[in-house]
Amino acid sequence: MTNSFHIPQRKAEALRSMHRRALLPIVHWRTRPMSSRKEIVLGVNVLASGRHDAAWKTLPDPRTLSTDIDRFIEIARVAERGKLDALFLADNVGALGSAYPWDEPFQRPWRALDPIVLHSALSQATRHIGLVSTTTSLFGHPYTVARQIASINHVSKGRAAWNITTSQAPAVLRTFGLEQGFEQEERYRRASEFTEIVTRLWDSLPAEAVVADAANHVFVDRNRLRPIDYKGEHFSSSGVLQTPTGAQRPVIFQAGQSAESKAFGARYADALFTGQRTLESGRAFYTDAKALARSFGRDVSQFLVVPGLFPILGGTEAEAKRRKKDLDEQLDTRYLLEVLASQFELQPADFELDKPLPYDKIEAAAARVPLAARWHRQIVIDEAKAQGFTTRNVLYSNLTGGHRTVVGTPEQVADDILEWVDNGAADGFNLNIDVQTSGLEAVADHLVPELQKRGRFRREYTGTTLREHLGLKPWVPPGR
Ligand SMILES: Cc1cc2nc3c(=O)[nH]c(=O)nc-3n(C[C@H](O)[C@H](O)[C@H](O)COP(=O)(O)O)c2cc1C
Repeated sequence: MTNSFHIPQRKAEALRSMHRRALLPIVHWRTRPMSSRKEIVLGVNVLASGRHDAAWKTLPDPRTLSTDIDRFIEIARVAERGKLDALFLADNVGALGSAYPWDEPFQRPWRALDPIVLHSALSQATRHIGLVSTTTSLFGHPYTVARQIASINHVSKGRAAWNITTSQAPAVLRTFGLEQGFEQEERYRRASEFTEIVTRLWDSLPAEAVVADAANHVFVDRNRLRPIDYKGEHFSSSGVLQTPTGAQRPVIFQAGQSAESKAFGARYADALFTGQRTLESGRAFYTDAKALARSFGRDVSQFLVVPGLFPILGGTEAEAKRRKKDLDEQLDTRYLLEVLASQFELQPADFELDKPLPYDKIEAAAARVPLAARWHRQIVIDEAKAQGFTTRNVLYSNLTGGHRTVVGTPEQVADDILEWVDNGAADGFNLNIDVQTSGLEAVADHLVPELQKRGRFRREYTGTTLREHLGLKPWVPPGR
């Protein structure tokens, strides 16, 4: 395949050495007084090269990164050194069958490995950190997911979580042999049935049913099983999961943005992974999500909201800005414009780089934007308007790539994080790392200590399960 990102060898070398020289050492740390406020949640959204789309251009031998287990182990160990709550593996099913040339695998190391298989390996290379695996709740059969997640929960000794997604991008649908997706309400009804089956199956083989009673020749006591008998419109299942739940049920994350997604997550999830980019929208989402959880009779302290965040760190603000600029210079403006145009169902020619977004054309094309992509479209519009961005500003502010970017010193990024947490917009963040592993090292060795100094992040893991790291109460199975 022709690679529009080809960078001459000399430039690549120069970049690598820039990385070694200027990006890696982070200096000039300052201290701040400690606070006694509550501890926050910090996960890391794992991508082999890093979140910045040009990260791979600064790394040696990027071709094999997507499948390099040693690389993932290295990342996991740095994250654990930083005492982070969890490694988060997103997924992008069918991406190589996408018709869009700008889809992830065509422009950067992509999510090639199955999250559950990869986490199984990582569970043996780490001891504490949580392992969040993303799988769909729309396709396949819930029994398979229930078993896989319950299995990895055993293999990792209680560190597993299932991140529920409801993505139905065209490539995903084609992969699963479907011509078209589900309307929003039906989509979440389907996801609810899927989740009901998974969670009921998790409770179907309680630990106490495994009696191993040699005198009476009984291993599993049938009378203590809780077989399910679920008949839904989309999914059905009867019987018992062959994997016991063990001491603790896996944690449930859910990733989404819409009102339906929020209601679904407030019902089923322990934590929501979201993508708000302004404090105001973050607060609105947080308040709504917690109110919904309360309306389902839940204790909202047991229900977390964790937006994504993309910090770019430097020892000084100027250093952080330079780090971003050096990386941004390796991006392809044409490509970014194609991505942006596609998000609005427009053509690159509809945009002028140094003018505001073409809001009239964007509005006229609104109905053509697929349902599942509308939340992101709205985020781009809202932020571009609020910040007075030109098209070029939008392209280089990671708006096309998703999560909110903060560029600065650990102290500034810590301020930003705590501003959100203390203003009721987040319980913590899922961090996107610009370049692996230097960006994650900056988090572990400088951002985390800054948060620790303020009394807002653990100094050591105090529990062994992900549930404990997140401050979630032990799961009590029904009937106990
Ligand atoms: C923060 C965030 C992370 C997501 N991660 C994934 C992912 O890893 N894989 C996936 O297929 N979909 C992912 N999604 C897509 C959602 O599951 C869902 O399809 C999308 O948000 C559109 O649905 P909604 O409008 O109801 O929120 C993510 C969404 C959000 C907001």
